[in-house]
Amino acid sequence: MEDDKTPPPPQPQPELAGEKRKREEDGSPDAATEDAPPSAPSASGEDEASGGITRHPMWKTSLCSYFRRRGAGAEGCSHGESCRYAHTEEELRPRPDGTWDPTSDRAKKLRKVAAEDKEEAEEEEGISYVTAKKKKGMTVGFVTFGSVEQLTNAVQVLRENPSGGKEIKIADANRRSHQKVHAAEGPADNGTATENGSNPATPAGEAYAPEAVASSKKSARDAVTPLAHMPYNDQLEHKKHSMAQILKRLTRNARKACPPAIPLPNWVFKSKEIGGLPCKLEGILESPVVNGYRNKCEFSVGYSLEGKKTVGFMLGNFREGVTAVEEPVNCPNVSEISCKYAQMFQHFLQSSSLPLWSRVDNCGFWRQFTVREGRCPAEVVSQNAESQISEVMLIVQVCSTGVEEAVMKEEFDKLSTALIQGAAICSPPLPLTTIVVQDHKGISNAAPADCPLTPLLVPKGVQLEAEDKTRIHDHISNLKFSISPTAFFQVNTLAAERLYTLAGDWANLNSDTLLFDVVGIEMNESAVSDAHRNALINDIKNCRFVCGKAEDVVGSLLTEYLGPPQQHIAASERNSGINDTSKDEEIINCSENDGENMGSSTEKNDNGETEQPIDTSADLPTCASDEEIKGKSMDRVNKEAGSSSDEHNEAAGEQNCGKASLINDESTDTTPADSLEDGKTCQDGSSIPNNNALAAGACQFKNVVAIVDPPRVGLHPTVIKALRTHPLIRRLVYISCNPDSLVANAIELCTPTSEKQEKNKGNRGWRSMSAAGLARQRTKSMPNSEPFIPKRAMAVDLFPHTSHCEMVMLFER
Ligand SMILES: C[S@@+](CC[C@H](N)C(=O)[O-])C[C@H]1O[C@@H](n2cnc3c(N)ncnc32)[C@H](O)[C@@H]1O
Repeated sequence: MEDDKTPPPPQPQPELAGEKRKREEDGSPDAATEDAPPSAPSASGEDEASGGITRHPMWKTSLCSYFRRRGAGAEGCSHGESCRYAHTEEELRPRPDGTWDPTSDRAKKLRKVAAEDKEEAEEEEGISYVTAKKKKGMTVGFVTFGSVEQLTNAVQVLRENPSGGKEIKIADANRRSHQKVHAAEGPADNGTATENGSNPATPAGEAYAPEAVASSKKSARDAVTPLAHMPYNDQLEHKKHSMAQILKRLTRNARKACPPAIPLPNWVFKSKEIGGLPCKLEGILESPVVNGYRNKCEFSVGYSLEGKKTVGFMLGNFREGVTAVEEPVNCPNVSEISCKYAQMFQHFLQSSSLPLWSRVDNCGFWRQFTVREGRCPAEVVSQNAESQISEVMLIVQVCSTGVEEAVMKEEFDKLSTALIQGAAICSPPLPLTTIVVQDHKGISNAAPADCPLTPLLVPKGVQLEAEDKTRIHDHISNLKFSISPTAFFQVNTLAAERLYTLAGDWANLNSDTLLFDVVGIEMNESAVSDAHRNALINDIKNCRFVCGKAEDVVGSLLTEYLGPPQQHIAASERNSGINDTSKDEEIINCSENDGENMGSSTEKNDNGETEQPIDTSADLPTCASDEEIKGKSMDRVNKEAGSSSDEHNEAAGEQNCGKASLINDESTDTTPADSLEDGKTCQDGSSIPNNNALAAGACQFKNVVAIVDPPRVGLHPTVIKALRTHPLIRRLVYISCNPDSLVANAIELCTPTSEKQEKNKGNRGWRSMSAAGLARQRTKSMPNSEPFIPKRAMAVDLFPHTSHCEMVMLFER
């Protein structure tokens, strides 16, 4: 693309001008007559040689700088009438080449006319646009179009008539970086079927994203399921290999972060025997169903490369400037049912009077279309997962700003008719349980959990409470789950069953343990209310759900159930013969031993690892950013001796109940943290004391197991610290949808700490640090506490055909 700005011609140089004036005043003809055009008219109509003086060819062809500065005249110019520069616009003469001083009104007017002519000419050629920008020296320019038509025409014309014979490459432009993309939805947390989860962007109204001309991916299939070209076994191998590579970072970083005076943990030494892994990676559990497995697809609404209103997946990342949306054709992770509903909605949009949402301009009406499916209990797992889909919830996200109530109602009526009829005429008819409208007026695509929801279609025949009108049901193992529109539910139900069974097994709910209580922490209110309902449906009575941010409540809950960490430290000190010394003194004692001999304040635990006294006095690491402070969901399982193996199953089931119902999109991190409220506490009266008594009696439980299943950002530093510094938590099962954050958290959990912590530096410089680097830094201020030991890891493929993978890891101490 050519630069459309004419570079300003060189301005008269004062020194040079002065010099020439001198020569003119000297009457030296040589210089003044050089290259004089034969017939250049004078501004005044005088002859060039009037008065016997030959004028300079540039005589009065530039405005005097005094005139330019003051605008009105050139009063300050000492040369007066004899000045070779024009003192008024009228006095100005054209240059020998016929052009005018570019700063003059005349030149400006001429430029304007030329631009209009150019625009007209381009329009005649078929190209019109709103703005065209190109930076000097860059081979790339940016063109903004006012409408879909303008864009498509321009592309066509440029392709058919290359500029000056040169082909112009047309590609997506990058958007402004501050325009936040729809929370890059981790596959586990959001259920979008896109790889990156970004959402559509189109200009206001019917206008079309100017940059949506090309994209990084060729098709929705490539964008959403980049591994689909590989046989499933190869995909599993590929994922297992990358999980192993990520796990090795834990060993490397723990080695690096281990304080020089402290011996490296055994597991770091032993890692050499297993290729640098921190523990055995036991394999990868495959998904029982490989195709059409997603029970939730968030379809983007936008324009295709051809400019058609489309419901499907974006071809790339909005941050990278890609906004084109393509139909979910051949995306093997999407069910036929979801595809059909997407098509129906797309068909409806073609004739809708309301515009698509533009993420560029943050306006428009139709924003997103989500299909959630519920399955009936499966006797046998069949590869035809579709046959088990018995309930469907459709969520239409809109932005009602500026749209009249009556217009909206009319559109919604038409839409529900289209969807109901569309479902009915399919063969076999598609299940359709509820249609919900979510009115989201915010800029970000991630709607907050409290966005108003209006049911358009409710299940027939039963008298339902308001909140029951917008639910579907699914099953994991022998448990039934009621799912509300915004609540998280693992998107691959059958693989989730394997995941949670594994987590339950690793929590070691064996014959000498009794699962007596499950506490679930979840910040999303509707997920907590689902959890209560699910406990009720499944007749589970020994669980408690706490609504709040884990980082805000985990400390007090641990104290409530287990007593404060200090109490146990003091007890272990008494047992090991330490007198009533202050923590500081202990630290000094330890440092006096200089790590060689930890003396009486340390002891070997069951695993032969050195236990160290805990100093909880250090400041908590502060949060690096909002991203950083997104916390986690935590289920705690306490155990005591004496259960049967049936109890294990029940225990695993209870975790599932707690976990799968304690669910929501991670984007809900704006929920007020102070909304801590205890859920219903159901105690099994005969064997379980009330909560207060539990706290008092907690010390008798030697093994306390924590199960964590955080969102993609991983655990909040406060939660990591609480888990690490409470000596009664002996086992930690970490379920992760993002192995990178798992490894970062594991560095903090497993790296030995020095007796004396560094003062927390508030994560200075965190922006430029890797997650592992930041974790290493945080270990320096971790209170002196017994580190966890990585024991086993297993990958679980919940997302066939994509590069995402879940991982379960067991830590003990
Ligand atoms: C990966 S999901 C796991 C949910 C549940 N364990 C399950 O399997 O269904 C992560 C959950 O953490 C919740 N969450 C995110 N940040 C949180 C925080 N700071 N405190 C408590 N819960 C949080 C989200 O709402 C989401 O439900």
